[in-house]
Amino acid sequence: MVKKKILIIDDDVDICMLLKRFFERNNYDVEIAFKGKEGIDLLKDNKVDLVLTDFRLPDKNGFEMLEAIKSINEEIPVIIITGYSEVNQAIKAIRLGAHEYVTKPIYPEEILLLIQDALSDSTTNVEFEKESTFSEQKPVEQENDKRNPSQVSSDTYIIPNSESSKKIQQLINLVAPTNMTVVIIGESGTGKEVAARMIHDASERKGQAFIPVDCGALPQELASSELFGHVKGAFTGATSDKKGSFELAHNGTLFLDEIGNLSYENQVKLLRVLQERVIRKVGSEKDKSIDVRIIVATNEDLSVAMEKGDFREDIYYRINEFKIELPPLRNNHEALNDYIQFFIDKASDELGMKVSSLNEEVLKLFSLYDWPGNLRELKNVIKYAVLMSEGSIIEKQNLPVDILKALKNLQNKNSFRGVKEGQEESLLLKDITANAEIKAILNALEIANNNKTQAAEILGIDRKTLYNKLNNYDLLDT
Ligand SMILES: Nc1ncnc2c1ncn2[C@@H]1O[C@H](COP(=O)(O)OP(=O)(O)OP(=O)(O)O)[C@@H](O)[C@H]1O
Repeated sequence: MVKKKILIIDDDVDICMLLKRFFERNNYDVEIAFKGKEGIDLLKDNKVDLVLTDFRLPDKNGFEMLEAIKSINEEIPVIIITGYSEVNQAIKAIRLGAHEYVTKPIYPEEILLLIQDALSDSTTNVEFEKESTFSEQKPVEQENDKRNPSQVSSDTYIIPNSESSKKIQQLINLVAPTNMTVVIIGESGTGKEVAARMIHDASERKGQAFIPVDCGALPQELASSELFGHVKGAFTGATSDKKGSFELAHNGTLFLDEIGNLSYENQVKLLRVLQERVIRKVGSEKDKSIDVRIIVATNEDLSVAMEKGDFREDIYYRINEFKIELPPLRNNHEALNDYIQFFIDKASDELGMKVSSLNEEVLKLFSLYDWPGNLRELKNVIKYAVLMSEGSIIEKQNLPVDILKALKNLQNKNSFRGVKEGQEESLLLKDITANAEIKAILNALEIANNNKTQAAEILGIDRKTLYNKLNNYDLLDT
């Protein structure tokens, strides 16, 4: 199959090389140019399928580039890379025909998704999950994609060799053969959906449909139809009968994620399914019997939602048949190594690389970090690091910048704590001296209410020296 060709135009050599390597690993051919004119010349002489250009080039700006590119080939999709301060101009560029824009710092996977979208290309095999903090609500079409009866093989998850993981597995095995409704509680990314699939796979319903529904992403006006289906003519646009998620899950398992987001109206309908095991499609007069195992997930305390009146009491008690609580990764350190190894092997396999482990330094950083995005974050960070690694071992410089930043802040905090609590471990004179200095600086800053001039006075040094020391000890952010 002929590979699609991407032309990258950016005067930043690192960005060009990083993206080139990344796109080539994802089955694209790549040309690079460091100047606008060079890019235009390449475009004239080569068949290019997509242009990725920096907005601010040494010799041309984004508008001039767009005009020149479009005059050579009107159809070619152009993605603009821009800094935050230039977003307004990037939006204007879209009005002038650019396909999309991305803001720096760049995330290769984000650009890859845009490129795939622009080229409607499904040949690439790298799929990064977006962190929930960045993800937008999924449109219904995507939900529909998920509604295929799905199976997961055991190579998509592991059961780590930790006490809490083993306990959870016991609960899963215990409840799986029953028809009980299960409530899975855990922060985002802790593996609630995976746990629900494990229950399904260990039940007699294995082989039947497993239908996940993200209640938080269901648009209010379409939620009933998505969940319960509709009959032709039920509302404008209902041109044919449609099965809802409950019906699709018949004989199988329905996984209602973020159930706390279900509207009051749909909570009432859900109650009917739970009590009578029947559904009624939107616009229909008839009930239909349904046999589904329901598993729900939430990352909020439903009893609080119930007390506030946001969640119906009768449903709360009805679904609260069996509860499984998944710990956040930061509280499940015992399992960290197993997850790390699993994700490295998986990413290495998917990306066709030979990365086998990470070095001691990275392992230590990983155990310090608190993983707010839990397993999803760990998986994505490892996938990124595997992709960026040069050899078989992941090193610190292979980690995403934002993680390194967060780790740096964390280390600073820890080093304060260590110093404050007098836990200097090193016996090296230079470390002891440095710690003493840090301690004195921190004390002075505390007394001076973080006023640097006053702190410098207390310490008997000038302000510039204080700044130098803060900089040397990575304390400037604090
Ligand atoms: N036991 C496991 N082994 C391997 N990977 C796992 C495991 N559990 C979860 N994961 C991975 O972690 C990521 C998050 O899992 P999942 O979607 O199940 O979390 P969630 O709690 O349902 O997330 P959200 O709250 O955002 O819906 C997924 O990529 C999943 O494949």
